[in-house]
Amino acid sequence: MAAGTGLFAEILDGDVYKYYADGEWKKSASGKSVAIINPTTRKTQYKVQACSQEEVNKVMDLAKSAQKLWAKTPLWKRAELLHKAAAILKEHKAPIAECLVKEIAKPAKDAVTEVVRSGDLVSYTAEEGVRILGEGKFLVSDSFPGNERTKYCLTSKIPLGVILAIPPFNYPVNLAVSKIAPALIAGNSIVLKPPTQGAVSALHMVHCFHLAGFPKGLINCVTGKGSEIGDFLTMHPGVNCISFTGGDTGIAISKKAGMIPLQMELGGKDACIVLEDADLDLVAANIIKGGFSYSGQRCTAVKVVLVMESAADALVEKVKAKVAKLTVGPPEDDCDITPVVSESSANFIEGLVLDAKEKGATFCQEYKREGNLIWPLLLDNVRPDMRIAWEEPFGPVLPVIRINSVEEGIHHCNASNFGLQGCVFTKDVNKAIMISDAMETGTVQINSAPARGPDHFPFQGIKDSGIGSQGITNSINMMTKVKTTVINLPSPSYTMG
Ligand SMILES: NC(=O)C1=CN([C@@H]2O[C@H](COP(=O)(O)OP(=O)(O)OC[C@H]3O[C@@H](n4cnc5c(N)ncnc54)[C@H](OP(=O)(O)O)[C@@H]3O)[C@@H](O)[C@H]2O)C=CC1
Ligand SMILES: O=C(O)[C@H](O)COP(=O)(O)O
Repeated sequence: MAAGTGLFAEILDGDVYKYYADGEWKKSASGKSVAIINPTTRKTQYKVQACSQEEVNKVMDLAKSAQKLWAKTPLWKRAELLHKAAAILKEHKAPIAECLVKEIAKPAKDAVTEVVRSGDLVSYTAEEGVRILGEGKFLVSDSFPGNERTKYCLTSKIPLGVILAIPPFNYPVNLAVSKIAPALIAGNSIVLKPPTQGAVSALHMVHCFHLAGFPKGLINCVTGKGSEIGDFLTMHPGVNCISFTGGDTGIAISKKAGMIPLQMELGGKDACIVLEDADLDLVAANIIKGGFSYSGQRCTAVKVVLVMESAADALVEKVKAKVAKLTVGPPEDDCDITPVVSESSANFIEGLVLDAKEKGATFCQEYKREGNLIWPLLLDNVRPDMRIAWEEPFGPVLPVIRINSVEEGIHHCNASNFGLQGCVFTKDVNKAIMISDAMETGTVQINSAPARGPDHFPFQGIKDSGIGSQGITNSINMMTKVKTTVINLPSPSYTMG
């Protein structure tokens, strides 16, 4: 079954995909649509509705009333529907993966993996939610000095209300369900604003939730350019929480949003610190996986290598040899390196490369670009005065900085405005733990490349990399607030007294 056909035919109207509200697929009254450019062909691949502000207002009202009913739905029923959606998602992985290939040039194999991983995330969330939301806390007053046991305190986790979920282009399905599933199991409703490039993948995913039979109005998906409809959404009074993943757009949103909980997973400049005793074959393999998977378009990609001078020549040679074996071409052929998501992204990456060239970096390969396709490039002898030492290319270009001490590596890592993940390679685990303690990042991987997965691990950025902690359990908890009920007794009650 291809995208927009069979079960998915109802989400398409002519050549424009509909938006989803009140349990139905709708055409926007705006009469406008947004073109989605295929990064490989650089031609329009799909079109989605440009929803109007009136339609957003309507969706917010629908989401609010649906949430009130959903909060009264037993946990086991919420979980049952999530398991159904997960199964449908995995059953239809092929058409959804096809959209990922066409919209964001994700290699075909990785596209299928993203959909299956998303189904697994939804199911795991259902199970985890039933457990952690099925228990609260019971406190007694006499544990605090001066009190008798005359007060029983019952605390529980209750939903926030309407969650506005805004995922980025690079995981438009996985980073959407990583917000949707925790929100739903916790009793919230969802308004999803998918990335423009990735929107059709997201709409197909939403249809799987629709087919699972969730109540009308509980899940809604409005499409349109973030630059046009984004502010109206994030500042909407009907929103009770924003869960955002993306670039520094998130910082701007955090300045505009009202008094509501924010979950922000933003950019990263994940540093890879390599000590002289590291297993260089292991390091080289992880630099390739970490630095060049999905053409470096991952927030957790290795974005700067900080290698001890004594090991640098040998490491660079090993990485060069592996770069030479990377396949470059269209996502349909499962190439390792595929076109980056847009011309503007490719131009940004090129700007960093030219800056590095002008300032004297060593080019381990010739710089080569054809349209949005940029060949993998390792830059050696990068110095801190070069932009690429600090900025996030979000592309297949990786800088190597040679260091003469561990402290120098840690300093560079901590001098970044980002603080998402980092990694350190050494055989000395005690030293690795000390370095991890010193690195100002949300996560440090020891002897492996940075990664968000597996999806139940806590995942958080600090500084300009984000607010709050995600990963299934933490995401569920972040989508709740505490409710306390205190029972006041006429006289102290010491059971078993
Ligand atoms: N920390 C993490 O887990 C991740 C971080 N990232 C970071 O995101 C960047 C690349 O992803 P990208 O999608 O381009 O990031 P963007 O920040 O450009 O977009 C992220 C989302 O925000 C939407 N958006 C854009 N403008 C607004 C606005 N004013 N109000 C509300 N929403 C808006 C976008 O919609 P539209 O597409 O219509 O513009 C998209 O859905 C990189 O910096 C990368 O590091 C990416 C993935 C994960
Ligand atoms: O934001 C991203 O790019 C993803 O969170 C990366 O996820 P991964 O490390 O599991 O690929």
